[in-house]
Amino acid sequence: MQVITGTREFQISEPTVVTIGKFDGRHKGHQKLLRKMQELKESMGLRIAVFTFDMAPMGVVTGHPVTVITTNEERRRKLERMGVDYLVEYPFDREIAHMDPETFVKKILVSQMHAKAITVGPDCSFGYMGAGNVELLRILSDQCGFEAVIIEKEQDEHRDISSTYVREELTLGNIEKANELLGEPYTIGGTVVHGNHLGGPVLGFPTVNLLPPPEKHLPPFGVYVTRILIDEKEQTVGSHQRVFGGISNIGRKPTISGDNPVSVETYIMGFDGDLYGKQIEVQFLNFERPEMKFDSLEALKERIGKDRNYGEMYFREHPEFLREI
Ligand SMILES: Cc1cc2nc3c(=O)[nH]c(=O)nc-3n(C[C@H](O)[C@H](O)[C@H](O)COP(=O)(O)O)c2cc1C
Ligand SMILES: Nc1ncnc2c1ncn2[C@@H]1O[C@H](COP(=O)(O)OP(=O)(O)OP(=O)(O)O)[C@@H](O)[C@H]1O
Repeated sequence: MQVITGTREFQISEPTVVTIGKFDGRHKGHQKLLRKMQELKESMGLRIAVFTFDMAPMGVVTGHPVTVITTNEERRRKLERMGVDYLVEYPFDREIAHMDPETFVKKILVSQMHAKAITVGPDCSFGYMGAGNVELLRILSDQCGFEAVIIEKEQDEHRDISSTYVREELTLGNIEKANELLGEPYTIGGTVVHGNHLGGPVLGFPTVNLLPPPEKHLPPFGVYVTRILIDEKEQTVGSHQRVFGGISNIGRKPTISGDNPVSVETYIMGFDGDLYGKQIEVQFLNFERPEMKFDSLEALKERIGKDRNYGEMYFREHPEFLREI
């Protein structure tokens, strides 16, 4: 996948099927849309191109903080895995926010992205004040020589699946529901960093620490059963991911004094090795309990022992989560 980022000046030379949107989380609705694009890729001989905005600066421009299910980097990985050939992360600024919808389609989608088909959901909006809609796309499709392909929205219990819906369920702590809407587990990925080095030596539970970026939309602080994917580069057969069961705490570790940053601390079951500086993904499967302030490290240690038992029981009941993927 070619990522075109941080620039307005680009040109895709191959003819494409294009879609537009935020694709935060790459939920089941997005997956349906991307599958349709794969069909069009094959039947019309096109490449798949996604137009989206660089998410991080959106909060700066709109003036209120925006949290996301997937960071730019996580979204890239997920779109690449679904066969996207070109990903345009267009800089979000006043100029693009004020562009009229017709100019947006003609200049960016048709000229720069070489769109021969444009695939969107029926509520898609684009251009200044979101004034562009599927009606305009249909009109422009004749003038500009592209096919407008509108797909029905994927629903869950009579509600359209959307990133907003997923974020709501995450905020409520309904991790299983969020995962159902996402079509895969909610994930926090990142590079393993050093913590206070209390986990192994003092508590008897070595942990790996991730620091989610401030824009990452988090479920409530607490302890979750997780599945950990560890990138393994193999010299001859490319890279693959090892799968482990785990038990993770999201929060600020109130038992440990000091102004601790929000972290994701994971005890990986059956893993013994050094992961500092390595890329891992922590996938959230089940909520166990809220994060608590304990009177002593001894009490915390005892509780983490119970958390581990809870995790082990969960994986005995759901062995499918430990299969290699
Ligand atoms: C399964 C699990 C549950 C945890 N629960 C809590 C908790 O309820 N309260 C808390 O203050 N810290 C909790 N922690 C975080 C520990 O305080 C932290 O892992 C420990 O201090 C080691 O941190 P370090 O890696 O920075 O040394 C939990 C950690 C794990 C792995
Ligand atoms: N449930 C769905 N089924 C099919 N297509 C969808 C679905 N949800 C969104 N899409 C389409 O995917 C594209 C990207 O949508 P986008 O990510 O911008 O919005 P969203 O998922 O509806 O989230 P939000 O809550 O932010 O509006 C759009 O064309 C949209 O119509």
